[in-house]
Amino acid sequence: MDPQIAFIGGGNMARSLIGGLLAQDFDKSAIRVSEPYTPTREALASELGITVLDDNRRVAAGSAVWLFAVKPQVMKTVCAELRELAQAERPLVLSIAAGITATQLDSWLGGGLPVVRIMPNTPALLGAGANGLFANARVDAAQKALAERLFRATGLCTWIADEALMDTVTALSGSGPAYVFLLCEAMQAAAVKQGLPAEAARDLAVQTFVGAARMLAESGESVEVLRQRVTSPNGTTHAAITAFEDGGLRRLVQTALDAATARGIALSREND
Ligand SMILES: NC(=O)C1=CN([C@@H]2O[C@H](COP(=O)(O)OP(=O)(O)OC[C@H]3O[C@@H](n4cnc5c(N)ncnc54)[C@H](O)[C@@H]3O)[C@@H](O)[C@H]2O)C=CC1
Ligand SMILES: O=C(O)[C@@H]1CCC=N1
Repeated sequence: MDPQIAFIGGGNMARSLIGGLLAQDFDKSAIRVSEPYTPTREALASELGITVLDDNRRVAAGSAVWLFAVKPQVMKTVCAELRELAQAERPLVLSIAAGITATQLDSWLGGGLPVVRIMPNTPALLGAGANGLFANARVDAAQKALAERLFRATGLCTWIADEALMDTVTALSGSGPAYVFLLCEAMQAAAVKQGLPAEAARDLAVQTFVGAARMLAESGESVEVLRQRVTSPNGTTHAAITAFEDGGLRRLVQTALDAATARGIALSREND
């Protein structure tokens, strides 16, 4: 039998995670969601056929697993509302909020609880997600296995031993899809500027990302070797790669990931 899971917050990521669970034949009646925004609540209930209420306490009560999928900015208030119930029921606490630490969650919920912090990403919607997971010392082997089972329904799971690195995971794979979309956007725009029709630019750019990603995942070759194979001596790719390198792409990527990591740390401080 599947454990009862309470989703606190039914926004984009909760929807992707629930979609993944349902695709794996997880029992619908074991999932309940608390969501205050009426259109989101009604859409979730009608499209996924699950119970969605506007009451965090009612949804959480009696659930073995509480999965917090609200924004970091509201997490402390939401935890305060559930503190008494958390101490009475001692659920397994899961959170996908960027920046908010397991120690913060545990203390806001009254202390002494098993907490798993997970950083998913939006490809979870297609079962192609990447999840970094960190467990605090209260989480036992069975709870770890349960957390992993739930998130495996949405994609790959990697355990992170040092919680400080969860902000790096957020900067890499949590935010990462947006970097890929940005590069795709910029490549399309450049091709259109050279005269390619927008539809052809989109089709060719998108398939280039799909094909390249499949090669990364399936070829067994390193990313460097795959890049070198495209790059003929003194050819067109060499000209473009030289422009990227001379323009400081690697330095820029480091700066971008450093900024995302710093923002994760700041989210923790600002919302304490
Ligand atoms: N969007 C992304 O790519 C990723 C987001 N995350 C994290 O996931 C969390 C949720 O993000 P999204 O789903 O993108 O945001 P979202 O805004 O789509 O979802 C949050 C939901 O929480 C609901 N909510 C607001 N106040 C509430 C309350 N007091 N009680 C219960 N529910 C409440 C909102 O109505 C909304 O539907 C965030 O903490 C974010 O850091 C993590 C990884 C990736
Ligand atoms: O931008 C954010 O803060 C969230 C966390 C990772 C992806 N989206």
